[in-house]
Amino acid sequence: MITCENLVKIYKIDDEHEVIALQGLDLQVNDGEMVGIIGNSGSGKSTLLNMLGALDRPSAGKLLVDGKDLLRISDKEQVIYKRDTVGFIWQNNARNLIPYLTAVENVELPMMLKGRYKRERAMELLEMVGLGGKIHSKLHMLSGGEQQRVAIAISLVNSPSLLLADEPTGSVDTRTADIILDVFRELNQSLGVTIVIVTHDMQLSRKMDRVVAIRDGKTSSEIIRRPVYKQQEDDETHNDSDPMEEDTHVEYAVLDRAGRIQVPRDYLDSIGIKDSNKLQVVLEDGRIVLLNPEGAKEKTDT
Ligand SMILES: Nc1ncnc2c1ncn2[C@@H]1O[C@H](COP(=O)(O)OP(=O)(O)OP(=O)(O)O)[C@@H](O)[C@H]1O
Repeated sequence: MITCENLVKIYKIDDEHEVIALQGLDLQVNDGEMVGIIGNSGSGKSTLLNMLGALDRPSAGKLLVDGKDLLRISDKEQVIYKRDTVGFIWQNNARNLIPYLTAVENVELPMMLKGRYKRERAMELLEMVGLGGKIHSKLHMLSGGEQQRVAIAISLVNSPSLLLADEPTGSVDTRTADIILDVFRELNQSLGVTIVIVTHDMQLSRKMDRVVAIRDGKTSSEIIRRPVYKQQEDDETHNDSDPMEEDTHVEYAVLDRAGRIQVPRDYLDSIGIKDSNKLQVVLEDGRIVLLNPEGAKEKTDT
């Protein structure tokens, strides 16, 4: 579904300043996958989502989504892509909804604007997100989580093959966040829609099969759920503890096409690499070992 290779996005601030938000990012997402994107503030998560949604154009690299080349696509094709291929969910989606209309009227509104209005379809979408019992409730009577589910129903109006969600649980409590993630998971399984969710909340990664971590505009690691825990998740027998403590997922460093990896800062700190930019790389019994050249030198001297 998504192939990003060496993707670069540079924002020009003025004649002298620019920000490199994506610095050669690689990412592969298969059809029907539900993938989380995590990373610190400023790491490039939203920029990546904007590129995937064709809200902005990448500066260089390769970006294919659903067979479309988003670097070369014409303006007209871009409009069609945004309308038919992707659905968006933002953190504060409810702000774009109309409080004095009912849930179903809110879903009908974008359909009317597109001239494809059908009440049954709006009701069906609300049922899909678990709001079948509240279709005639006025929006302002619904909780934040329920309003977010109306927004998810709206994102499905054009039957997109890709859903992009930027911090969709950012303004709700943990329990509601869990329910919203379950809605995404159900849509992913029942419709086969590919979902990419940006979050800074590691807890939510428990709900994903794969989480990609971005650091400084590059993919740094991937966290993949162990198959045994996937079964538990499906059986809903999981609890709410920290996914990493529970050891439900394994973290892999990502190797780019030039053989580069990002070594976590705390690993470097633990072997005393501070301001130095050098590591000794040793092949030892089929393992690649990274050593502090200072420590390694002392070892060989003694
Ligand atoms: N339109 C823009 N113009 C200039 N710089 C931008 C623009 N959008 C993002 N940036 C810069 O690009 C970098 C990546 O920003 P981005 O919003 O993608 O990060 P993020 O990981 O989503 O952060 P957060 O979690 O805080 O939302 C940051 O340094 C940011 O300041």
